[in-house]
Amino acid sequence: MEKILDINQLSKHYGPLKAVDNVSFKIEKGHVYGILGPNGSGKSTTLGMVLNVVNPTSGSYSWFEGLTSNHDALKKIGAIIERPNFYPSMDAVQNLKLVCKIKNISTDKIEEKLELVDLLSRKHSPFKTYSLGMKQRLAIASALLNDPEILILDEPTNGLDPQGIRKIRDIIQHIAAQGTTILLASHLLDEVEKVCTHVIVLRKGSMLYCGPVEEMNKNFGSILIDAKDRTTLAEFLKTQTYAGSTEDTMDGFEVKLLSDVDTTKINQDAFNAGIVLSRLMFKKQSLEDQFIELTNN
Ligand SMILES: Nc1ncnc2c1ncn2[C@@H]1O[C@H](COP(=O)(O)OP(=O)(O)OP(=O)(O)O)[C@@H](O)[C@H]1O
Repeated sequence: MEKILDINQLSKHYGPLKAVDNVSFKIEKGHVYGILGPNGSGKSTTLGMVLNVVNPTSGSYSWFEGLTSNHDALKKIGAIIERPNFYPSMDAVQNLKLVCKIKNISTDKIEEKLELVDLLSRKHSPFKTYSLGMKQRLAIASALLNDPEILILDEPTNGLDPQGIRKIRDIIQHIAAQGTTILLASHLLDEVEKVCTHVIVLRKGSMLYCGPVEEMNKNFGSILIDAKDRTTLAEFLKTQTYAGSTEDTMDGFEVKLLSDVDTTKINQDAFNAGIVLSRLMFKKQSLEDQFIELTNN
């Protein structure tokens, strides 16, 4: 698989504050990556470093398997890391023409990109008349003008209403479906879950998880199990290979599962061991629970 970005033990420290600490991950072509973390976890700083606007304290990164210098690589990247900023009295086409001039690229793709972000019908309206969502969509069109290999977005739906959020998400998915690799930073689990194929979870600058979104969700869940005689039940659970860490709660033992289980079989096995269960409930841990668990521990 073609590598787009390789980040190796990258750190950014501001005095004693470790904004990003020893983060390593790879971005491969054709996937949608989310850097997920609460506010202040180091998402923007990570993007800033790979976009050459923040100097790393240590570590390294290389774009496109090191075949191009980091400076030249920037020409193959489309990035939106600030609030969209265009000339207020100029319309979309005029603004994008100016972007093409500054970047020294052809104006051929302006109409196509405006259509992609659903702004064709408003292409002659001045930028100052645009809603926040339209401004963000124009920024996406602008970042795509040179057909970049990768599109980088920092909190793309921040401040938008639900409709605006939906529209941006649809556009991101559409761009990804056309083969463009995407890296987005977000503090919204729901956004990453809906849009991304891979996720990098950051907390206080450290990386907690990196891998496919569905594997983050790969968790066998837990069971809540109870019986009148809790001592015998505890002994029974110790002999069961599916039983992981066990928490003694008011409602019974909450047992993390280490493998898939069949609750009917648990009930039968407990009965055979002389235990009559008063409660047996299977609980699947949601991605949200796992994210909170990951970022809280
Ligand atoms: N120039 C700076 N000087 C000092 N500290 C900084 C600087 N830039 C960022 N930080 C700190 O580094 C940490 C990480 O910030 P960063 O903006 O990367 O987080 P983030 O995950 O993008 O959060 P948010 O979503 O709130 O922007 C924060 O504690 C922030 O205050």
